[in-house]
Amino acid sequence: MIATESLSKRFPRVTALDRLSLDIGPGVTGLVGANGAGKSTMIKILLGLSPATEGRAEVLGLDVATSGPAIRERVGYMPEHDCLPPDVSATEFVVHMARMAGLPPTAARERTADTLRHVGLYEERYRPMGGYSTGMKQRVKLAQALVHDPQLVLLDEPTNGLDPVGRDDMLGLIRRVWTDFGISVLVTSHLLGELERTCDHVVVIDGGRLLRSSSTSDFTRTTTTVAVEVTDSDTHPDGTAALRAALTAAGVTLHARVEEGLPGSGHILLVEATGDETYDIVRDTVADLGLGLVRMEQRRHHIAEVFRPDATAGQPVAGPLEVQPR
Ligand SMILES: Nc1ncnc2c1ncn2[C@@H]1O[C@H](COP(=O)(O)OP(=O)(O)OP(=O)(O)O)[C@@H](O)[C@H]1O
Repeated sequence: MIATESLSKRFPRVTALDRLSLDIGPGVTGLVGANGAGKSTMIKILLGLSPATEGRAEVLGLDVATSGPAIRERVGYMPEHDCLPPDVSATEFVVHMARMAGLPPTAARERTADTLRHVGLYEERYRPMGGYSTGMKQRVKLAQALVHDPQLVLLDEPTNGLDPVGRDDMLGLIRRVWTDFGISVLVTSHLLGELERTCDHVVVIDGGRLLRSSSTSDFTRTTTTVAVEVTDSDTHPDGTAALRAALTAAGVTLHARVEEGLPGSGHILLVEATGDETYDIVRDTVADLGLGLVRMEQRRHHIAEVFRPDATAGQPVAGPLEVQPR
C-alpha cells in the first residue's frame, strides 16, 4: 500500500522526516509519534502535496513525486484541523467533495447518504455544520474521506478533541472501514494505547526517525506472567496474602507488584509461569487453602509497556511510556 525509502523532509530550521524507510501492507496501520514527530508531513508527502527533500515514496504503486493527482483519486484524506465551512450542511459538503472527486451527481448523492449513515450522522446531516459537536465534525471529515470509495484513507489524528466515549466510537468506525469495506487505513495518533485495539500494524516515529514498525501482535505478544485472583475465606481473611505465602513456599516466583482487582474481589498476584506445571501448582495451592479461584490468565504486553525504559529483556528501549504532546 505504502512504501518509502530513505524519505527525508527538511525545513530550514527543522528536519521533519529523517531517512524513513517503511513498507506498509493492507489493513489498519497506526502511525504514532508525539506532536511534531513528522506525522502530518509524512501524510502530505504521501498525497503528493509536498515534495520530499530526499528519498522516494510510493502509494498504491504510484510515485508520489510524479503521480499526485492519480494518488488523490484513489486515496481519501481526513485532515487534522477543523476545515468545515460552518454555513453548509454535512450533506451539501460531502456531496460537493464527492463531485470534486469526480462522481456524477446522482452517484454523489447516493454515496453521501450511505457514507453519512455509516459514520452515524442521521437527521443532523441537514443542519449547518457550524452547530456540530467536535465528534460530529470528525465524523463528517471521515465521511468526506470515504465518499469516493478510495482504496486507502489517510486519517490525521481523527480522535483529537474527543472525549473517551467519542474516541472509542471513532476507533470502532475506523476499524470497520477496513473490516466492512476493505479500505486500508493509515491513522496517526500521539496516543500509543488507542492504536492497540484498532490497528494491525503500528509504526512509531520520533523526531522524524523510525523507532519501530511491527505488527500489533508482536507488540502485544503474550508474556510469561500469569495473573491470579482469589477470594478471601473465613480461614484466610486475606486470601491473596495466604496464596502468596503458600506459592513462595512451593518455589513459585512471584512479581513484587500486585494489581488492584475489582472491589471485594481481593488483589491480583502476578506469577511467573515456567511451564504448564506452574498452572497446576497454583490451582492445587488455591484448592488446598480452600480459596475460590476468580481468574488465572496469561497477561499480554500493552504497546506502551514496550516503550518503558525498563521494558522486558530483549525489547528495545525506544522512548517514553506514552507519547505525549511536546
Ligand atoms: N511548513 C513548515 N515549515 C517549517 N517547519 C514545518 C512545516 N511543517 C512542519 N514543520 C515542522 O516539522 C516538524 C514535524 O511537523 P508535523 O506537523 O509533521 O508533526 P506531527 O507529528 O504531525 O505533529 P502534529 O500532530 O503536532 O501536527 C515540526 O517540528 C514542525 O514544526
